[in-house]
Amino acid sequence: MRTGPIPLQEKKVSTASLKDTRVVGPLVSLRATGVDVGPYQARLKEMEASMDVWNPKMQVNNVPMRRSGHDMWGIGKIMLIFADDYLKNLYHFPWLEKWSDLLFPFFKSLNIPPERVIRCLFAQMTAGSVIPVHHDTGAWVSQCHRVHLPIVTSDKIDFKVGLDEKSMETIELAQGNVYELNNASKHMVENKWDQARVHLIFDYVDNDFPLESLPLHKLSPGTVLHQTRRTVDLASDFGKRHPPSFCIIGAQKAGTTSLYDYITQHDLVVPANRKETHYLDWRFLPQLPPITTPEGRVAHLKTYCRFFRMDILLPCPSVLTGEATPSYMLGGSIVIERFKALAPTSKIIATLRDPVDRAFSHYNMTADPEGNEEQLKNRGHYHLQGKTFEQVVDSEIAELQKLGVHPDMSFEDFDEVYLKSRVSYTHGGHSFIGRGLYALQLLGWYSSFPREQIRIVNMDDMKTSEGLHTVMKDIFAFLELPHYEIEDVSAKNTRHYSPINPATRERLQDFYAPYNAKLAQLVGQSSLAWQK
Ligand SMILES: Nc1ncnc2c1ncn2[C@@H]1O[C@H](COP(=O)(O)OS(=O)(=O)O)[C@@H](OP(=O)(O)O)[C@H]1O
Repeated sequence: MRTGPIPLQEKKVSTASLKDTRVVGPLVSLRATGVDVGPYQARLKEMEASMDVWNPKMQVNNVPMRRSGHDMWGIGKIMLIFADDYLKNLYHFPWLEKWSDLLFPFFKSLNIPPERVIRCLFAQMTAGSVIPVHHDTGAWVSQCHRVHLPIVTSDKIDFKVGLDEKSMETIELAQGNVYELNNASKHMVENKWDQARVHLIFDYVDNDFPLESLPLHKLSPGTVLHQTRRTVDLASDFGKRHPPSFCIIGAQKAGTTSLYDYITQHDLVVPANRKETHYLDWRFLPQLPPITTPEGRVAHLKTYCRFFRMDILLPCPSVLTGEATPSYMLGGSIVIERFKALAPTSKIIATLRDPVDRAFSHYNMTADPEGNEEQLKNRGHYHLQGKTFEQVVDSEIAELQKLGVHPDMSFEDFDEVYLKSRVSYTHGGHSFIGRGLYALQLLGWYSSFPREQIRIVNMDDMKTSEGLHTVMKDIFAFLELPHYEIEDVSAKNTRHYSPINPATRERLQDFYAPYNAKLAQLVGQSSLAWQK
Protein backbone atom coordinates (compact mmCIF):
# COMPACT_ATOMS: atom_id res chain seq x y z
CA MET A 1 0.00 0.00 0.00
CA ARG A 2 1.28 3.47 -0.78
CA THR A 3 1.98 5.94 2.00
CA GLY A 4 1.75 9.74 2.23
CA PRO A 5 -0.76 12.14 0.69
CA ILE A 6 -2.37 11.22 -2.64
CA PRO A 7 -1.53 14.07 -5.09
CA LEU A 8 -4.71 15.97 -5.91
CA GLN A 9 -4.00 15.82 -9.64
CA GLU A 10 -4.83 12.10 -9.39
CA LYS A 11 -8.38 13.16 -8.51
CA LYS A 12 -9.03 15.67 -11.30
CA VAL A 13 -11.56 13.41 -13.00
CA SER A 14 -13.38 10.22 -12.13
CA THR A 15 -10.83 7.41 -12.47
CA ALA A 16 -13.36 5.38 -14.47
CA SER A 17 -13.20 8.03 -17.21
CA LEU A 18 -9.39 7.93 -17.51
CA LYS A 19 -7.96 6.84 -20.85
CA ASP A 20 -4.48 6.46 -19.44
CA THR A 21 -4.72 4.91 -15.98
CA ARG A 22 -0.97 5.24 -15.44
CA VAL A 23 -1.55 8.81 -14.24
CA VAL A 24 -2.98 7.53 -10.95
CA GLY A 25 -1.21 5.55 -8.27
CA PRO A 26 -2.77 3.11 -5.79
CA LEU A 27 -6.19 4.34 -4.68
CA VAL A 28 -5.67 3.92 -0.94
CA SER A 29 -2.73 5.25 1.03
CA LEU A 30 -1.75 4.34 4.59
CA ARG A 31 -1.23 7.72 6.22
CA ALA A 32 -0.54 6.57 9.82
CA THR A 33 -0.89 3.61 12.15
CA GLY A 34 -1.58 2.95 15.81
CA VAL A 35 -3.97 5.80 16.62
CA ASP A 36 -5.56 5.20 20.02
CA VAL A 37 -9.25 5.12 19.15
CA GLY A 38 -10.29 4.23 22.72
CA PRO A 39 -11.16 7.82 23.73
CA TYR A 40 -13.33 8.21 20.59
CA GLN A 41 -15.14 4.94 21.32
CA ALA A 42 -15.69 5.89 24.97
CA ARG A 43 -17.10 9.31 24.15
CA LEU A 44 -19.38 7.95 21.46
CA LYS A 45 -20.67 5.31 23.88
CA GLU A 46 -21.36 7.95 26.47
CA MET A 47 -23.29 10.03 23.96
CA GLU A 48 -25.18 7.01 22.63
CA ALA A 49 -26.40 6.34 26.16
CA SER A 50 -28.01 9.75 26.45
CA MET A 51 -29.63 10.21 23.02
CA ASP A 52 -30.19 8.83 19.53
CA VAL A 53 -26.79 10.26 18.63
CA TRP A 54 -26.61 9.05 15.01
CA ASN A 55 -29.78 10.82 13.96
CA PRO A 56 -28.92 14.49 13.25
CA LYS A 57 -32.49 15.54 14.12
CA MET A 58 -32.12 14.07 17.61
CA GLN A 59 -28.69 15.55 18.38
CA VAL A 60 -29.34 17.94 21.23
CA ASN A 61 -27.83 21.34 20.40
CA ASN A 62 -26.16 20.32 17.15
CA VAL A 63 -27.41 21.67 13.78
CA PRO A 64 -29.14 19.08 11.56
CA MET A 65 -28.01 18.73 8.00
CA ARG A 66 -28.94 16.45 5.10
CA ARG A 67 -26.32 14.50 3.14
CA SER A 68 -28.27 13.03 0.28
CA GLY A 69 -26.08 9.94 -0.32
CA HIS A 70 -25.73 9.12 3.38
CA ASP A 71 -29.44 9.63 4.01
CA MET A 72 -30.35 7.41 1.05
CA TRP A 73 -28.00 4.63 2.22
CA GLY A 74 -29.15 4.91 5.83
CA ILE A 75 -25.83 6.09 7.27
CA GLY A 76 -25.92 7.67 10.71
CA LYS A 77 -23.79 10.78 11.05
CA ILE A 78 -22.43 13.31 13.46
CA MET A 79 -21.55 16.45 11.50
CA LEU A 80 -18.70 18.52 12.88
CA ILE A 81 -17.28 20.47 9.89
CA PHE A 82 -18.70 20.94 6.42
CA ALA A 83 -17.96 22.97 3.30
CA ASP A 84 -20.40 23.04 0.38
CA ASP A 85 -19.48 21.29 -2.86
CA TYR A 86 -18.13 24.44 -4.56
CA LEU A 87 -16.17 25.40 -1.43
CA LYS A 88 -17.88 28.75 -1.03
CA ASN A 89 -18.68 28.52 2.68
CA LEU A 90 -17.28 26.61 5.61
CA TYR A 91 -19.45 25.61 8.56
CA HIS A 92 -18.32 24.57 12.01
CA PHE A 93 -21.11 22.69 13.75
CA PRO A 94 -21.81 23.29 17.45
CA TRP A 95 -20.68 19.79 18.38
CA LEU A 96 -17.18 20.41 17.01
CA GLU A 97 -16.41 21.92 20.41
CA LYS A 98 -17.17 18.57 22.07
CA TRP A 99 -14.56 16.87 19.91
CA SER A 100 -11.84 19.41 19.22
CA ASP A 101 -9.71 18.25 22.18
CA LEU A 102 -9.33 14.86 20.47
CA LEU A 103 -9.50 15.90 16.84
CA PHE A 104 -7.17 18.87 16.62
CA PRO A 105 -4.13 17.08 18.15
CA PHE A 106 -4.92 14.12 15.88
CA PHE A 107 -4.94 16.35 12.77
CA LYS A 108 -1.70 17.98 13.92
CA SER A 109 -0.11 14.54 14.40
CA LEU A 110 -0.70 14.02 10.67
CA ASN A 111 0.83 17.43 9.89
CA ILE A 112 -2.58 18.79 8.92
CA PRO A 113 -3.34 22.23 10.41
CA PRO A 114 -6.90 21.92 11.80
CA GLU A 115 -8.06 25.02 9.87
CA ARG A 116 -7.36 23.11 6.63
CA VAL A 117 -9.91 20.46 7.55
CA ILE A 118 -13.00 21.51 5.67
CA ARG A 119 -15.23 18.48 6.22
CA CYS A 120 -15.35 16.19 9.22
CA LEU A 121 -17.92 13.74 10.51
CA PHE A 122 -18.43 10.43 12.24
CA ALA A 123 -20.29 8.01 10.00
CA GLN A 124 -22.08 4.94 11.25
CA MET A 125 -23.04 1.98 9.06
CA THR A 126 -25.44 -0.35 10.84
CA ALA A 127 -25.18 -4.15 10.53
CA GLY A 128 -26.18 -5.30 7.05
CA SER A 129 -26.13 -1.85 5.45
CA VAL A 130 -24.58 -1.24 2.04
CA ILE A 131 -23.04 1.79 0.37
CA PRO A 132 -23.38 0.91 -3.31
CA VAL A 133 -20.63 1.40 -5.89
CA HIS A 134 -20.12 5.11 -6.54
CA HIS A 135 -17.47 7.77 -6.89
CA ASP A 136 -17.69 11.17 -5.28
CA THR A 137 -18.56 14.07 -7.57
CA GLY A 138 -18.43 17.83 -7.34
CA ALA A 139 -15.81 20.52 -7.50
CA TRP A 140 -14.62 19.77 -3.95
CA VAL A 141 -13.34 16.26 -4.77
CA SER A 142 -10.24 17.38 -6.65
CA GLN A 143 -9.43 20.03 -4.05
CA CYS A 144 -9.42 17.86 -0.94
CA HIS A 145 -7.75 14.80 0.52
CA ARG A 146 -10.29 12.26 1.85
CA VAL A 147 -9.13 10.54 5.03
CA HIS A 148 -10.68 7.73 7.13
CA LEU A 149 -9.90 6.62 10.66
CA PRO A 150 -11.77 3.40 11.48
CA ILE A 151 -13.02 3.76 15.06
CA VAL A 152 -15.16 0.64 15.41
CA THR A 153 -14.71 -2.00 12.73
CA SER A 154 -14.13 -5.68 11.96
CA ASP A 155 -12.71 -7.83 9.17
CA LYS A 156 -16.32 -8.57 8.22
CA ILE A 157 -16.62 -5.17 6.61
CA ASP A 158 -16.26 -5.53 2.86
CA PHE A 159 -14.69 -2.36 1.49
CA LYS A 160 -13.92 -2.45 -2.22
CA VAL A 161 -12.17 0.08 -4.40
CA GLY A 162 -11.11 0.20 -8.04
CA LEU A 163 -10.42 2.40 -11.03
CA ASP A 164 -13.75 1.27 -12.42
CA GLU A 165 -16.54 -1.02 -11.37
CA LYS A 166 -14.98 -4.08 -12.98
CA SER A 167 -11.57 -3.79 -11.33
CA MET A 168 -12.64 -3.35 -7.71
CA GLU A 169 -10.68 -5.15 -5.00
CA THR A 170 -11.29 -5.64 -1.30
CA ILE A 171 -9.04 -3.72 1.06
CA GLU A 172 -9.19 -4.13 4.80
CA LEU A 173 -9.25 -0.85 6.69
CA ALA A 174 -7.99 -1.70 10.18
CA GLN A 175 -9.05 0.02 13.37
CA GLY A 176 -6.60 2.71 14.48
CA ASN A 177 -4.91 3.07 11.09
CA VAL A 178 -5.37 6.23 9.02
CA TYR A 179 -6.14 5.84 5.33
CA GLU A 180 -6.43 8.29 2.51
CA LEU A 181 -8.79 7.25 -0.28
CA ASN A 182 -8.84 8.51 -3.83
CA ASN A 183 -12.58 9.17 -3.72
CA ALA A 184 -12.71 9.90 -7.45
CA SER A 185 -12.35 6.15 -7.80
CA LYS A 186 -15.15 3.62 -7.60
CA HIS A 187 -15.77 2.33 -4.10
CA MET A 188 -18.40 0.51 -2.09
CA VAL A 189 -18.90 -0.88 1.41
CA GLU A 190 -20.99 -3.72 2.73
CA ASN A 191 -21.28 -4.26 6.45
CA LYS A 192 -21.41 -8.06 6.81
CA TRP A 193 -20.74 -7.79 10.54
CA ASP A 194 -23.47 -8.04 13.19
CA GLN A 195 -22.56 -4.67 14.66
CA ALA A 196 -22.33 -1.08 13.43
CA ARG A 197 -19.13 0.18 11.83
CA VAL A 198 -18.00 3.69 12.77
CA HIS A 199 -15.41 5.78 10.90
CA LEU A 200 -14.15 9.27 11.46
CA ILE A 201 -14.05 10.76 7.95
CA PHE A 202 -12.48 14.08 7.10
CA ASP A 203 -11.34 16.11 4.09
CA TYR A 204 -8.56 18.64 4.11
CA VAL A 205 -7.14 21.09 1.59
CA ASP A 206 -3.48 21.55 0.68
CA ASN A 207 -1.43 24.49 1.93
CA ASP A 208 -1.82 26.38 -1.34
CA PHE A 209 -5.63 26.42 -1.06
CA PRO A 210 -6.78 30.01 -0.44
CA LEU A 211 -8.61 29.60 2.85
CA GLU A 212 -9.48 33.30 2.83
CA SER A 213 -11.91 32.54 -0.03
CA LEU A 214 -13.81 30.16 2.24
CA PRO A 215 -15.57 32.18 4.94
CA LEU A 216 -16.07 30.33 8.21
CA HIS A 217 -19.52 30.29 9.82
CA LYS A 218 -19.63 29.02 13.39
CA LEU A 219 -23.10 27.55 13.71
CA SER A 220 -25.01 27.93 16.95
CA PRO A 221 -27.69 25.51 18.13
CA GLY A 222 -30.99 26.37 16.48
CA THR A 223 -29.42 27.58 13.23
CA VAL A 224 -31.35 26.34 10.21
CA LEU A 225 -29.53 25.36 7.02
CA HIS A 226 -31.18 25.30 3.60
CA GLN A 227 -29.64 22.92 1.09
CA THR A 228 -29.69 21.88 -2.52
CA ARG A 229 -27.59 19.03 -3.86
CA ARG A 230 -24.55 21.30 -4.14
CA THR A 231 -25.26 24.24 -1.83
CA VAL A 232 -25.74 25.07 1.83
CA ASP A 233 -27.21 28.39 2.94
CA LEU A 234 -27.99 29.89 6.30
CA ALA A 235 -31.70 30.51 6.87
CA SER A 236 -30.74 34.05 7.90
CA ASP A 237 -29.73 34.66 4.25
CA PHE A 238 -33.29 33.95 3.05
CA GLY A 239 -34.13 36.08 0.01
CA LYS A 240 -30.64 37.59 -0.23
CA ARG A 241 -30.49 37.23 -4.01
CA HIS A 242 -33.28 38.52 -6.19
CA PRO A 243 -34.16 36.91 -9.52
CA PRO A 244 -33.31 37.01 -12.31
CA SER A 245 -29.53 37.06 -12.01
CA PHE A 246 -29.20 36.99 -15.78
CA CYS A 247 -31.34 37.56 -18.81
CA ILE A 248 -30.71 36.60 -22.41
CA ILE A 249 -32.40 39.44 -24.27
CA GLY A 250 -32.01 38.06 -27.81
CA ALA A 251 -31.52 38.03 -30.62
CA GLN A 252 -34.30 35.77 -31.72
CA LYS A 253 -32.99 32.75 -33.69
CA ALA A 254 -29.43 33.37 -32.53
CA GLY A 255 -29.02 30.33 -30.29
CA THR A 256 -30.85 31.71 -27.23
CA THR A 257 -32.42 28.30 -26.45
CA SER A 258 -29.05 26.56 -26.57
CA LEU A 259 -27.27 29.18 -24.50
CA TYR A 260 -30.04 29.15 -21.91
CA ASP A 261 -29.88 25.37 -21.73
CA TYR A 262 -26.09 25.40 -21.42
CA ILE A 263 -26.18 27.95 -18.59
CA THR A 264 -28.93 26.15 -16.70
CA GLN A 265 -26.95 22.89 -16.75
CA HIS A 266 -24.74 24.48 -14.10
CA ASP A 267 -25.27 22.99 -10.63
CA LEU A 268 -25.77 26.45 -9.19
CA VAL A 269 -28.41 27.61 -11.68
CA VAL A 270 -32.07 26.70 -11.53
CA PRO A 271 -34.09 27.28 -14.71
CA ALA A 272 -37.11 29.57 -14.70
CA ASN A 273 -40.52 27.94 -14.99
CA ARG A 274 -40.33 28.85 -18.68
CA LYS A 275 -37.34 29.97 -20.71
CA GLU A 276 -39.16 32.91 -22.32
CA THR A 277 -41.20 34.74 -19.70
CA HIS A 278 -42.05 37.67 -22.04
CA TYR A 279 -43.09 39.52 -18.90
CA LEU A 280 -41.25 42.65 -19.96
CA ASP A 281 -42.96 42.78 -23.34
CA TRP A 282 -46.27 41.22 -24.24
CA ARG A 283 -47.12 39.49 -20.96
CA PHE A 284 -46.65 42.73 -19.01
CA LEU A 285 -49.70 43.72 -16.95
CA PRO A 286 -50.41 47.38 -17.77
CA GLN A 287 -53.36 47.43 -15.35
CA LEU A 288 -50.94 47.29 -12.40
CA PRO A 289 -49.68 50.65 -11.02
CA PRO A 290 -46.83 52.23 -13.07
CA ILE A 291 -43.62 50.26 -12.74
CA THR A 292 -41.57 53.37 -11.95
CA THR A 293 -43.52 53.96 -8.72
CA PRO A 294 -42.56 52.05 -5.55
CA GLU A 295 -45.96 50.34 -5.32
CA GLY A 296 -45.93 49.52 -9.04
CA ARG A 297 -42.48 48.00 -8.76
CA VAL A 298 -43.60 45.77 -5.90
CA ALA A 299 -46.74 44.67 -7.75
CA HIS A 300 -44.89 43.89 -11.01
CA LEU A 301 -42.08 42.16 -9.15
CA LYS A 302 -44.59 39.88 -7.49
CA THR A 303 -46.07 38.95 -10.86
CA TYR A 304 -42.66 38.59 -12.53
CA CYS A 305 -41.40 36.32 -9.71
CA ARG A 306 -44.15 33.81 -10.50
CA PHE A 307 -42.03 32.82 -13.49
CA PHE A 308 -39.16 31.78 -11.24
CA ARG A 309 -38.61 28.93 -8.77
CA MET A 310 -38.97 31.11 -5.70
CA ASP A 311 -39.43 27.95 -3.59
CA ILE A 312 -35.73 27.20 -4.24
CA LEU A 313 -34.37 30.69 -4.81
CA LEU A 314 -35.55 32.37 -1.62
CA PRO A 315 -34.14 29.82 0.83
CA CYS A 316 -31.03 29.07 -1.27
CA PRO A 317 -29.37 32.29 -2.40
CA SER A 318 -26.27 30.35 -3.47
CA VAL A 319 -28.41 29.27 -6.41
CA LEU A 320 -29.28 31.70 -9.18
CA THR A 321 -31.74 31.84 -12.03
CA GLY A 322 -32.41 33.70 -15.23
CA GLU A 323 -34.66 33.87 -18.23
CA ALA A 324 -34.25 34.18 -21.99
CA THR A 325 -36.82 36.17 -23.94
CA PRO A 326 -35.36 36.72 -27.42
CA SER A 327 -37.68 39.63 -28.24
CA TYR A 328 -36.49 41.90 -25.40
CA MET A 329 -33.77 43.33 -27.64
CA LEU A 330 -36.46 44.58 -29.94
CA GLY A 331 -38.48 46.09 -27.10
CA GLY A 332 -36.53 49.36 -27.01
CA SER A 333 -36.95 51.91 -24.25
CA ILE A 334 -40.19 50.37 -22.99
CA VAL A 335 -38.56 47.02 -22.16
CA ILE A 336 -35.37 48.71 -20.95
CA GLU A 337 -37.35 50.84 -18.49
CA ARG A 338 -39.15 47.76 -17.17
CA PHE A 339 -35.88 45.85 -16.98
CA LYS A 340 -34.27 48.68 -14.99
CA ALA A 341 -37.15 48.71 -12.54
CA LEU A 342 -37.41 44.95 -12.01
CA ALA A 343 -33.91 43.61 -12.58
CA PRO A 344 -31.50 46.56 -12.29
CA THR A 345 -28.44 44.44 -11.53
CA SER A 346 -29.27 41.41 -13.64
CA LYS A 347 -26.51 40.44 -16.08
CA ILE A 348 -27.57 41.02 -19.67
CA ILE A 349 -26.55 38.61 -22.41
CA ALA A 350 -27.14 39.21 -26.11
CA THR A 351 -26.30 36.37 -28.45
CA LEU A 352 -25.96 37.49 -32.06
CA ARG A 353 -25.77 35.81 -35.44
CA ASP A 354 -25.17 36.90 -39.00
CA PRO A 355 -28.34 38.99 -39.46
CA VAL A 356 -28.93 37.45 -42.90
CA ASP A 357 -28.96 33.92 -41.46
CA ARG A 358 -30.99 35.13 -38.49
CA ALA A 359 -33.67 36.62 -40.76
CA PHE A 360 -33.85 33.51 -42.93
CA SER A 361 -34.04 31.17 -39.92
CA HIS A 362 -36.77 33.40 -38.45
CA TYR A 363 -38.71 33.35 -41.70
CA ASN A 364 -38.46 29.57 -41.98
CA MET A 365 -39.72 29.09 -38.44
CA THR A 366 -42.66 31.42 -39.09
CA ALA A 367 -43.52 29.87 -42.44
CA ASP A 368 -43.31 26.32 -41.09
CA PRO A 369 -46.87 24.95 -40.83
CA GLU A 370 -45.79 22.27 -38.34
CA GLY A 371 -46.67 22.87 -34.71
CA ASN A 372 -49.69 23.23 -32.48
CA GLU A 373 -52.16 26.08 -32.74
CA GLU A 374 -50.54 28.11 -29.97
CA GLN A 375 -47.07 27.77 -31.50
CA LEU A 376 -48.31 28.83 -34.93
CA LYS A 377 -50.11 31.82 -33.40
CA ASN A 378 -47.13 32.88 -31.29
CA ARG A 379 -44.73 32.61 -34.20
CA GLY A 380 -47.03 34.77 -36.36
CA HIS A 381 -47.57 32.04 -38.94
CA TYR A 382 -51.00 33.34 -39.98
CA HIS A 383 -49.77 36.93 -40.06
CA LEU A 384 -47.24 35.95 -42.73
CA GLN A 385 -50.08 35.11 -45.11
CA GLY A 386 -47.95 32.83 -47.24
CA LYS A 387 -45.47 35.53 -48.32
CA THR A 388 -42.13 34.40 -49.71
CA PHE A 389 -38.91 35.45 -47.99
CA GLU A 390 -38.15 37.75 -50.90
CA GLN A 391 -41.52 39.48 -50.49
CA VAL A 392 -40.86 39.93 -46.77
CA VAL A 393 -37.41 41.37 -47.49
CA ASP A 394 -38.85 43.80 -50.05
CA SER A 395 -41.63 45.06 -47.83
CA GLU A 396 -39.52 45.38 -44.69
CA ILE A 397 -36.63 47.19 -46.36
CA ALA A 398 -39.18 49.54 -47.91
CA GLU A 399 -40.75 50.11 -44.47
CA LEU A 400 -37.37 50.84 -42.85
CA GLN A 401 -36.47 53.26 -45.61
CA LYS A 402 -39.84 54.98 -45.38
CA LEU A 403 -39.33 55.47 -41.65
CA GLY A 404 -35.91 57.00 -42.33
CA VAL A 405 -33.97 54.29 -40.49
CA HIS A 406 -30.22 54.56 -41.13
CA PRO A 407 -27.05 53.21 -39.47
CA ASP A 408 -26.03 56.51 -37.90
CA MET A 409 -29.31 57.36 -36.25
CA SER A 410 -29.58 57.70 -32.48
CA PHE A 411 -31.17 55.05 -30.32
CA GLU A 412 -33.86 57.55 -29.31
CA ASP A 413 -34.86 58.16 -32.95
CA PHE A 414 -34.81 54.44 -33.84
CA ASP A 415 -36.80 53.72 -30.69
CA GLU A 416 -39.37 56.37 -31.57
CA VAL A 417 -39.88 55.51 -35.23
CA TYR A 418 -39.44 51.76 -35.10
CA LEU A 419 -39.04 49.93 -31.77
CA LYS A 420 -41.85 51.39 -29.67
CA SER A 421 -44.62 49.85 -31.69
CA ARG A 422 -43.01 46.37 -31.56
CA VAL A 423 -43.74 45.77 -27.87
CA SER A 424 -47.47 45.60 -28.57
CA TYR A 425 -47.19 42.65 -30.98
CA THR A 426 -48.47 39.42 -29.47
CA HIS A 427 -46.70 37.24 -32.05
CA GLY A 428 -43.21 37.02 -33.51
CA GLY A 429 -44.07 37.18 -37.22
CA HIS A 430 -42.72 40.66 -37.83
CA SER A 431 -39.44 42.60 -37.97
CA PHE A 432 -37.62 39.84 -39.85
CA ILE A 433 -35.12 42.39 -41.14
CA GLY A 434 -35.38 44.99 -38.37
CA ARG A 435 -34.30 42.51 -35.70
CA GLY A 436 -30.93 42.24 -37.44
CA LEU A 437 -30.15 45.92 -36.84
CA TYR A 438 -28.36 44.89 -33.67
CA ALA A 439 -26.32 48.06 -33.14
CA LEU A 440 -29.35 50.34 -33.09
CA GLN A 441 -31.10 48.10 -30.53
CA LEU A 442 -28.07 47.54 -28.32
CA LEU A 443 -27.27 51.26 -28.17
CA GLY A 444 -30.23 51.62 -25.82
CA TRP A 445 -28.99 48.86 -23.50
CA TYR A 446 -25.43 50.20 -23.48
CA SER A 447 -26.64 53.67 -22.58
CA SER A 448 -28.83 52.35 -19.75
CA PHE A 449 -26.55 49.81 -18.08
CA PRO A 450 -22.84 49.71 -17.28
CA ARG A 451 -20.85 47.99 -20.01
CA GLU A 452 -19.64 45.34 -17.52
CA GLN A 453 -23.26 44.26 -17.05
CA ILE A 454 -23.62 43.29 -20.72
CA ARG A 455 -22.07 40.35 -22.58
CA ILE A 456 -22.20 39.78 -26.32
CA VAL A 457 -21.96 36.22 -27.64
CA ASN A 458 -21.46 35.37 -31.29
CA MET A 459 -23.57 32.29 -32.04
CA ASP A 460 -20.99 31.09 -34.57
CA ASP A 461 -18.56 30.62 -31.67
CA MET A 462 -20.86 27.94 -30.22
CA LYS A 463 -20.62 25.78 -33.34
CA THR A 464 -17.44 23.91 -32.41
CA SER A 465 -16.79 22.18 -29.10
CA GLU A 466 -13.65 24.25 -28.56
CA GLY A 467 -15.54 27.48 -29.31
CA LEU A 468 -18.41 26.49 -27.07
CA HIS A 469 -16.03 25.67 -24.23
CA THR A 470 -14.51 29.16 -24.52
CA VAL A 471 -17.95 30.81 -24.66
CA MET A 472 -19.17 28.95 -21.57
CA LYS A 473 -15.98 29.63 -19.66
CA ASP A 474 -16.50 33.32 -20.32
CA ILE A 475 -20.24 33.25 -19.57
CA PHE A 476 -19.84 31.41 -16.26
CA ALA A 477 -17.13 33.84 -15.23
CA PHE A 478 -19.40 36.73 -16.27
CA LEU A 479 -22.18 35.28 -14.08
CA GLU A 480 -19.65 34.92 -11.24
CA LEU A 481 -20.18 31.17 -11.23
CA PRO A 482 -17.43 28.62 -10.73
CA HIS A 483 -16.43 26.99 -13.98
CA TYR A 484 -18.54 24.02 -14.99
CA GLU A 485 -18.11 21.54 -17.84
CA ILE A 486 -21.53 21.20 -19.43
CA GLU A 487 -22.45 17.70 -20.50
CA ASP A 488 -25.09 18.27 -23.14
CA VAL A 489 -23.46 20.39 -25.84
CA SER A 490 -26.04 19.68 -28.55
CA ALA A 491 -27.58 22.57 -30.49
CA LYS A 492 -31.20 23.20 -29.51
CA ASN A 493 -34.14 24.42 -31.53
CA THR A 494 -32.59 23.54 -34.89
CA ARG A 495 -34.58 23.40 -38.12
CA HIS A 496 -33.93 22.07 -41.62
CA TYR A 497 -34.86 24.21 -44.58
CA SER A 498 -33.72 24.89 -48.15
CA PRO A 499 -30.80 27.27 -48.59
CA ILE A 500 -31.35 30.97 -49.09
CA ASN A 501 -31.36 32.32 -52.62
CA PRO A 502 -27.77 33.62 -53.22
CA ALA A 503 -29.05 36.86 -54.75
CA THR A 504 -31.23 37.53 -51.70
CA ARG A 505 -28.27 36.81 -49.42
CA GLU A 506 -26.12 39.26 -51.32
CA ARG A 507 -28.80 41.91 -51.24
CA LEU A 508 -29.19 41.53 -47.49
CA GLN A 509 -25.44 41.43 -46.89
CA ASP A 510 -25.14 44.78 -48.63
CA PHE A 511 -28.08 46.15 -46.69
CA TYR A 512 -26.62 45.07 -43.33
CA ALA A 513 -22.97 45.96 -44.00
CA PRO A 514 -23.04 49.49 -42.53
CA TYR A 515 -25.13 48.32 -39.54
CA ASN A 516 -22.62 45.50 -38.90
CA ALA A 517 -19.77 48.00 -38.99
CA LYS A 518 -21.64 50.07 -36.42
CA LEU A 519 -22.09 47.00 -34.25
CA ALA A 520 -18.38 46.12 -34.31
CA GLN A 521 -17.63 49.67 -33.20
CA LEU A 522 -20.22 49.54 -30.42
CA VAL A 523 -19.27 46.20 -28.92
CA GLY A 524 -15.56 46.61 -29.55
CA GLN A 525 -15.28 43.36 -31.50
CA SER A 526 -13.87 43.95 -34.94
CA SER A 527 -13.96 40.28 -35.76
CA LEU A 528 -17.58 39.20 -35.68
CA ALA A 529 -17.16 36.24 -38.00
CA TRP A 530 -20.05 37.15 -40.26
CA GLN A 531 -18.85 40.63 -41.05
CA LYS A 532 -17.89 41.21 -44.66
N1 LIG B 1 -24.68 25.57 -30.58
C1 LIG B 1 -25.20 26.04 -31.70
N2 LIG B 1 -24.41 26.25 -32.75
C2 LIG B 1 -24.93 26.72 -33.90
N3 LIG B 1 -26.23 27.05 -34.08
C3 LIG B 1 -27.03 26.89 -33.06
C4 LIG B 1 -26.57 26.39 -31.83
N4 LIG B 1 -27.61 26.36 -31.01
C5 LIG B 1 -28.68 26.80 -31.70
N5 LIG B 1 -28.35 27.12 -32.93
C6 LIG B 1 -29.26 27.66 -33.96
O1 LIG B 1 -29.98 28.77 -33.38
C7 LIG B 1 -31.29 28.82 -33.95
C8 LIG B 1 -32.31 28.83 -32.83
O2 LIG B 1 -32.14 30.00 -32.10
P1 LIG B 1 -33.06 30.34 -30.84
O3 LIG B 1 -33.08 29.19 -29.93
O4 LIG B 1 -32.58 31.63 -30.30
O5 LIG B 1 -34.48 30.52 -31.50
S1 LIG B 1 -35.78 31.16 -30.79
O6 LIG B 1 -35.66 32.61 -30.96
O7 LIG B 1 -35.83 30.76 -29.41
O8 LIG B 1 -36.89 30.59 -31.58
C9 LIG B 1 -31.42 27.62 -34.85
O9 LIG B 1 -31.11 28.06 -36.17
P2 LIG B 1 -31.79 27.42 -37.48
O10 LIG B 1 -31.56 25.93 -37.38
O11 LIG B 1 -31.07 28.04 -38.64
O12 LIG B 1 -33.23 27.79 -37.44
C10 LIG B 1 -30.35 26.69 -34.33
O13 LIG B 1 -29.89 25.77 -35.29
